Amino acid sequence: MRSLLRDIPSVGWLITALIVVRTIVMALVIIGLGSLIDAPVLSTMWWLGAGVLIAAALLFTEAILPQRLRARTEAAWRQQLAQKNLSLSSTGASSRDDAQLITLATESASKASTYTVLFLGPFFAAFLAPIAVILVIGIAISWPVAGILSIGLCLIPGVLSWARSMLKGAGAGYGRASAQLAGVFLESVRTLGTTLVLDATDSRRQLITKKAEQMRAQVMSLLYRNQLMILVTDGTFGIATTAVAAVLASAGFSAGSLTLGQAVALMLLSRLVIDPVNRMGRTFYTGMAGKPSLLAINRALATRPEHRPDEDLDQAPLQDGDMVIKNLNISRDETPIVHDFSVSIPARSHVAIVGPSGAGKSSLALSLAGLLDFSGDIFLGEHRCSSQELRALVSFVPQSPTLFTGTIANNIDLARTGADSSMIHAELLGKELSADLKVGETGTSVSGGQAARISIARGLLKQSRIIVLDEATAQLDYANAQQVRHTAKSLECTLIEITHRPSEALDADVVVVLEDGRISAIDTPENVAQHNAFFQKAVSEEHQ
Ligand SMILES: Nc1ncnc2c1ncn2[C@@H]1O[C@H](COP(=O)(O)OP(=O)(O)OP(=O)(O)O)[C@@H](O)[C@H]1O
Repeated sequence: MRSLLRDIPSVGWLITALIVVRTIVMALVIIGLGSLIDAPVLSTMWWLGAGVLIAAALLFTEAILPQRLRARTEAAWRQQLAQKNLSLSSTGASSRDDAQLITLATESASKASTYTVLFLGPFFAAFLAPIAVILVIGIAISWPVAGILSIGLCLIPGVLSWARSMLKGAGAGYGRASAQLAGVFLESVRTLGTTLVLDATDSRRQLITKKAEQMRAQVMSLLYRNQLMILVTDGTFGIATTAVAAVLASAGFSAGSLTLGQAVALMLLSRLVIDPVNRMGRTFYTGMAGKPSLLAINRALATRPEHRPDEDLDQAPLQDGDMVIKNLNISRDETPIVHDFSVSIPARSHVAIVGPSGAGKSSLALSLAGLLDFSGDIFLGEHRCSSQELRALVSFVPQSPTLFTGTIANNIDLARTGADSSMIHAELLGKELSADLKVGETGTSVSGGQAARISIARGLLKQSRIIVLDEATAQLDYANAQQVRHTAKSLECTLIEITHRPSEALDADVVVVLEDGRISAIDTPENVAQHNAFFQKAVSEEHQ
């Protein structure tokens, strides 16, 4: 019960108050009706007419207002979730994360608003409105009768908490099944091209069917439990309360302790006592299904935003000087990948890191950019950098470019720093990719190489002292790749380049060969080409 009190928003209490007031007005109308049966007085008729009008107006408000309040609450959550999503880095988010977010902003927001506004408001009214009616019965008819009827009321909390515990697991199970289905569906849409090429549509279809079936089973389980709930609430409160009231009314009328009007009023009021409980019982399934959704939304909104490098740029001291890496060790999934990597990279030099596939080059690049945990030390000048500082100080350009919907200018200056991008734009993108050209999902399609150049331009515009290109030029021809290096060097930064093409490494000041996570050679390109077997083989393969 305490958690429900925490969940209900102020608009939920408004609905509770509306139902309680409307129930009291209807109870007074019924009492008036009873006194008219006993003695038809004109003034009572006027009061009765006014009461009916007020009750009708309250019923009308009750039919319209909750849906509007629910829609407003849902929209507010959507907005908060959207803002939260914008503050979280989207890079590296898995399809599962995306699906979760979509489920949260759509289905969960809708269910949670139904739960907090449409369900919790009437839920608390189901306790308070019957108490109000019993009080009206006590004041206007008889306190002993009110006392007997109130015994049934004491059962309400027990029945409701039983119903809650019964639906709790089912609601969470449904939420899980629904999120899994959304995840698989989204992943299938994203990978449609690959799925078609691999002729794997049947297995994807089977997977979606399986997940949809699991969700259907969860829905059926919820419906079954809800029907049981309706049976219990209608049975316990409906039939029992009406029967007790009928016995009390006829016994009281026969004994002369109740007038005919009071006996009729008592019968009608017994319906009013059970009405909120019955109505709540019928919406229990939809209502409680929103509780896990609310928890998920609260969890998502409480998630701390991922670290944003640009926020630190102002705080981190702008480090310059050589990059000295000492005893760097990197593990992935508890498997050691890079071992005791130590190297000193002079400021404004160009270092190429080459090596066979799986040697650990990308892992190393990610760690140097502060994007992957490592042990060991990375110094910039005299300063030993944390991962957080590296993220702020190093610009990392991945192999797969990501384009966002918007103009090329927006894409290059994603953080809206307002930095002058004209030189970078002219050198890397030229006239073919003008600043105001729209790209991304709703814009012009660009080639892989053009997307790579946009991504590199974005990395260079960050104006970091160190730029790490992780095979970022792999999709470019030699001339364009050369231009990238030329532009990067003109920015007077240290350039660390992971590459598979020895011809690109030949431009570097120093070549580091990484094999099995260890340095097997480190020297000028000419010397490495003379002495390192891997590099020699790569050069000859490239020339073939
Ligand atoms: N996300 C990951 N989680 C766990 N292990 C990973 C992950 N990415 C890569 N690895 C493992 O780390 C090892 C090194 O991979 P890495 O991508 O760093 O090598 P690489 O030299 O860049 O290879 P390539 O040239 O093929 O890109 C591999 O054994 C790989 O299986």
